[in-house]
Amino acid sequence: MDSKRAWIVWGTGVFAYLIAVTQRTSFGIAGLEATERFNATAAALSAFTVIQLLVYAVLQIPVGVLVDRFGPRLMIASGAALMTIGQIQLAAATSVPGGVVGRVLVGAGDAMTFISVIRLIPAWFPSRRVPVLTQLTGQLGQLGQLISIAPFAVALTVWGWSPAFLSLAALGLLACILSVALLRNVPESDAEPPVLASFRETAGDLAKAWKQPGTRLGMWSHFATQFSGNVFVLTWGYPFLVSGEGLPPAEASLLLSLFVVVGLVCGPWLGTWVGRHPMRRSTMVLAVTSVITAAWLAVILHSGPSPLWLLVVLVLALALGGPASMIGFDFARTFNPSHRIGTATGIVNIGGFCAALVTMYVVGLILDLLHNSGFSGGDLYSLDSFRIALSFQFVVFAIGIGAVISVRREVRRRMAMTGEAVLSWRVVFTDSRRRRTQYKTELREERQQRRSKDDVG
Ligand SMILES: N[C@@H](Cc1c[nH]cn1)C(=O)NCC(=O)O
Repeated sequence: MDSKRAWIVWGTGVFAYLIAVTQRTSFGIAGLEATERFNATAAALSAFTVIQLLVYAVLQIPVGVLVDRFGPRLMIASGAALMTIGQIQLAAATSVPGGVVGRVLVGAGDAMTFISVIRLIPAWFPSRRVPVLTQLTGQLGQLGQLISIAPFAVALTVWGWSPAFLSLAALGLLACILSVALLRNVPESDAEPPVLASFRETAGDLAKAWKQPGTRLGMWSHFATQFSGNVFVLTWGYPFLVSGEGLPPAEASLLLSLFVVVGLVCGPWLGTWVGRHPMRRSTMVLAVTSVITAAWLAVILHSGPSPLWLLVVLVLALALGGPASMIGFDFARTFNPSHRIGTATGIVNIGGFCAALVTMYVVGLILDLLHNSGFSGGDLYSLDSFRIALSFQFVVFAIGIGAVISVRREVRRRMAMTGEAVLSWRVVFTDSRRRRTQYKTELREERQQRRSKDDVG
């Protein structure tokens, strides 16, 4: 545990996830070229992303069950292979159905990656490291978006459609080869002959993971914190900033890149906090969700275009949602036995992606309705239309917050039955002050001992 080998396994897993995020986000960059190549309408184009995410969400539970059964190595390597085939298909496609088949394969391979990588961490590292490494995995993976924004976009302009998508396929192949060569499900010392569960046992495990309120608390936490950032980055953020708020495209792209960077900085901090205050994880989820809701309220209620600083605040708040959503996976891990973590993680991961899918679709629908009714004065992406359409998010925030509070009550009731009480904030603060004082005293004593040794020497 915690050996050089463990770091190699984790690094390979993170690389495979980063490449999966690149494959996931690559099509968003190719919108203009895709319109030309497939001679497609805006609705057909958005179908590419919606179908890809739908496949991703639908496959989460089957993939979670398969990870528990066959282990992460096979799943990560197969996922990378599927994404490679999908991008080759997209590179060759000249019609909308052909392109959609490519994106379906990419969505399926992507679905197999993240929860398998997360499953590797508790097998290879001591539990005190797991929250921070889980956070880091999520955040480092998001760097894959930057590969789409910069080198892939350049390749598309310079080399054209097929070579650019074939280069992504080559990255997928590299991830597949590295996964087969370097990944191991468990350290050799732990390796036990795999016991394959029967279909009945598998179904039983799925039911048990779902019945565990801690799993559902994870799913609703993921639901409440992640969807708004996904909607912003994957679909409506750019048109909202440029057409609605009137930002120059370069500033809008900069804000989208800021989203990735802020997540990267806050992730490890949040992971450490979660490790120190496991009993306050849902409070952090509620706090972050409230901050995102308040930021959207401020932007939507602002009369006329919002000042740049307010949009920066919005992006900072949205960026917090990524690291906070990882708390959902921590719930899955700590409330389920190790042989069921994959299944529980799959359930958690459905939350945010389903909320994002529905919101993306409904926001588009409202924008279309307002346009067709003449409200937007011929401008599909007018600021007033965006204000109304994006307000749908408040319904989703309310559902998420309500569900987290209600399931948390159930979790705490069960914990109380087993004698685990959630300490009051006063006790938590007093205890953390006591531990800080104790730490400082130990540090002072250590320094004094070293000084007196030096004096003797
Ligand atoms: N919570 C995300 C990952 C993340 C971390 N920061 C921003 N996003 C998640 O659910 N990931 C699953 C995946 O497949 O990407």
